[in-house]
Formats: sequence, structure tokens, C-alpha cells
Amino acid sequence: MLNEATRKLGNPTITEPYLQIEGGVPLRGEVSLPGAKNSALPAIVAACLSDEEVTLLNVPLDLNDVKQLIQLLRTAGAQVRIEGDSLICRGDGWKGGTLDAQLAGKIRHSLLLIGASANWRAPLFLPLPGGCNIGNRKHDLHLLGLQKLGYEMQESDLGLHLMESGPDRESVIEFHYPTFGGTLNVLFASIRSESVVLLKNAAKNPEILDVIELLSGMGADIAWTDESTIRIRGVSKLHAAQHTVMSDRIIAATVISAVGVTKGEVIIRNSTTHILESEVKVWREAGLHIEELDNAIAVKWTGTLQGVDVVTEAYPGFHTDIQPLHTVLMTTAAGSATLKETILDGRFEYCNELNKMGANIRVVDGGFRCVNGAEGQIADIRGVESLYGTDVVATDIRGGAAVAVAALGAEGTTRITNLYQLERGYGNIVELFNSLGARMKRVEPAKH
Ligand SMILES: CC(=O)N[C@H]1[C@@H](OP(=O)(O)OP(=O)(O)OC[C@H]2O[C@@H](n3ccc(=O)[nH]c3=O)[C@H](O)[C@@H]2O)O[C@H](CO)[C@@H](O)[C@@H]1O
Ligand SMILES: C=C(OP(=O)(O)O)C(=O)O
Repeated sequence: MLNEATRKLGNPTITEPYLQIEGGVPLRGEVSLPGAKNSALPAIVAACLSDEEVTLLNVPLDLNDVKQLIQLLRTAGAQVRIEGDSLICRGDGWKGGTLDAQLAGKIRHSLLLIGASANWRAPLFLPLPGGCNIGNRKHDLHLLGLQKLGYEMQESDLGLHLMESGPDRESVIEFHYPTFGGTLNVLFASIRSESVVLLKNAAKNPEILDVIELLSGMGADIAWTDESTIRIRGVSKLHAAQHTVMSDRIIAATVISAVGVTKGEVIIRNSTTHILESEVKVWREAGLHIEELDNAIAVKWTGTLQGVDVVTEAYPGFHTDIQPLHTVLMTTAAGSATLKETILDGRFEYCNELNKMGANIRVVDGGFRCVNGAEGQIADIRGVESLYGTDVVATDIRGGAAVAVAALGAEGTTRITNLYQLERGYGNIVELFNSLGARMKRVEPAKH
């Protein structure tokens, strides 16, 4: 076996921080979830739409993406400060301008500063946004939305330019796909307009509903007129509010996957299966016992898991961010499973890393188009007896989580590098899993 050979030679030296995981311990106990990254990031921008103080609780302040976003908002003129566990934001002083390319280029949700700047009627140049490198992450629907609202926008190879705002328009905007970030940008840009905006085929992820709850608490007039249409009636002012960010359902899914892989039994507090319905359905079919408790999920491994095929879709379908965590579960399931990724065309990089650990995954062109128009891929996973530890890379946030989960169930020691990516979305992964009995540590090699 490959890791046998490595063992004989001794481990190569790693010069950057890495996670070291000794696998094979069934996870047991209870955990509480932190605030959700993908709700907190837009909530922080939303909180900067008012000139009064908006207090956010349960923000995962330890995440790299949260730290980057706070810095970026400050450069745009917003006032954001941390007081104990709270994040206090106010947007007066917003000046827009040209944003720092390094900061904007590290996170995907720098894109939301366009909607925020439109709210403040301040021109903005946003250098190209970053985020996970998981395919062609387009902006055309953001531009379409803003242009329909009357804003002049230009796109170049360097970034996106929000020019002077045009007249407020009564608008009907329809997305061909319910883009998460695009929905938020339209909300932010239209909340203080002087007219009524209808957004059809809007994203309705729980994280979007959480941000709408915050905005409504700030005085915005937002309503769903049917299952997928949002009506925004402009208001003249947004006011002070306090909001608790929802807990992270993707971390809940990460723990569920880890319980399956390690053959454990865990209760996940502050969580519910109601916002993970597609995923829980699949995992029950695979053989995991998952039960809804009072504001908690109980998950238990009860025997060999079966292969179950998955197709990712917009919410309430199976979440693309959770697909790597399903792949890991399937690596040691009985039989085989396919995973068809329809949202992002480059989201299987992490499969190479799982294969280094002994998984048998083949990624093939799927003969279909993803929602962004690019050729889509399918992962064909053949279950193997067990995985083994070796040196792997966190390719992106969820790819990093996938190899960490795989390592928890693997024989031997895994070392994961490129931690910056993982820590964009998981601030406390060591504490989280060690509280359930895992043997994980973050190693900072000494600098010479
Ligand atoms: C910080 C955050 O919350 N990020 C999430 C958000 O990203 P993000 O907001 O980038 O996701 P979108 O829903 O906008 O994008 C999904 C797909 O739509 C395409 N598209 C998007 C906008 C556009 O104008 N044109 C277009 O074609 C993208 O290229 C991609 O293929 O939702 C993704 C899909 O659930 C998740 O993976 C990310 O974790
Ligand atoms: C893809 C993700 O994040 P981002 O959009 O910030 O890159 C994610 O959270 O899995």
C-alpha cells in the first residue's frame, strides 16, 4: 500500500501549518453548531445598509472569510466593530470607491458590496471577487439585476464597475437560475428604492431567509408573493436592529458525514433536519439513522452504508456545498454511487485527494451543461473496504472538509495542508471534532 511505503521512508517535512488527524475513532457525544458562514457574510453586508447600529450575534468571527469581509467593508467606509461576541455595524460613512484587489479577490461575497454601494448611491469599482475555485462563477445575473433596477454597470477583465445610479425603476427581474449572491444583490440594491421591485425565481435557501429576517427587522418591506418571487417595496430608511445569525447547516452535514464514516453516534444541537431535507433523505436511504429532536439532530451509524446516487440542485434540492461530504460517505459504502454536480463545473478537485487516501473515484464529463453553461461532471464512486491516512491538500472549503472527514475514518495518520481554504469556512474544526473524541491537531511548523 502507498502509505506503507511512505511510512518506511518517514514523513516528508511540511513547512506550512497543517492538520494532523489520527483516524479510526468512532465519534460520540454532543456538539453545538456555530453561526453559518453563508448567512453571516451577507448578514454583515446587510447590517451596513443602515446609518443606525445593527448588532449581529452568533457571527463566526474566527472564520478567515468573516475577517476579510470586515476589512473590506471598512475600506468602503462602513463602521464595523467587534464587542465581545457581537459584531456591530453601521453604514453611514459609506463612500464606495475602488476596493482593494487582494481583499476583494479572496472572498466570493465581496460581490455583495455592489448591492450595498447601490443602496448608498455610491459608485464602486470591485476588483474581481474570489472564493472557492470550483468552476466558472459568473456575475451576469448580478449585472442584469442591477441594470434592470436602473444602475449603470460595466464589467471588465479587472472587475465590476457600479457607476452613477440611474432613476429608480419599477422593475420586474427574472433570473434563469436562482442565484444566491444575485438574489442578495438585488435585495440590497432595491430596499431603499422609491418603487416596487419583483424578483422572480429568487434563491430561497435558509440563509437567504435568515438575511431577509434581519432586513425586515431593520424596517425593509420584503414579502414572498409566491414560492419563488420576492416583492420589495422601497422604504426611505433602515433602522437599528439586533439579529442572531442562524447556525451552520453545512457544518451539521459535515458532522453527520463524519459520524457515518467513523461509525459513531452524535447529537448535533442548534440544528434541524428541516433545512437539510434532501440530504437527510439520501443519508437515511444510505442507512444512517437520523432523528429530529427538539432543536437538535441525532445521528447514528447502524451498519454498512449503501451507495445512493445524488444530483445537486438549487435549494431545496441536494446542496452543492454538501456534495463533497456525501462523496466521502460513499467511498466506503457497499456498491457504487454517482454524484452529478449540476451547479458548478469544477467541484471535484478534492476527489484526487480522496483517491490518494485509497478511494476509488473516477470523475468524468457528464454530457450535460451546468447552470453556468459549462460542461458538467459526474463522480463515479466505487466503495472500498477502508481509506488510509496520507498527505493531502484542502482544495477548497468543502473539499478540505471532505478530506478531514475521510481522515477521521481512515487507518493511520493524515496531514492536510492549504489550511487557509478550510479555515475560510471552519474556524473551530479541531475543537469541534475533538470534543467528540477525534484525535486532531493543528500543527504550526517552527519557522527557521
Ligand atoms: C458565500 C456563499 O454563500 N456562497 C455560496 C453561494 O455562492 P454564489 O452566490 O456564488 O452562488 P450562485 O448561486 O450565485 O451561483 C451558482 C451557479 O450559478 C451561476 N451563476 C451565478 C450568478 C450569475 O450571475 N450567473 C451565473 O451563471 C454560477 O456560475 C454557478 O454556476 O451559493 C453557492 C451555490 O449554492 C454555494 O456553493 C456557495 O457556498
Ligand atoms: C463555495 C463556498 O463558499 P464561497 O462561495 O465563499 O467560495 C462554500 O461555502 O462552500
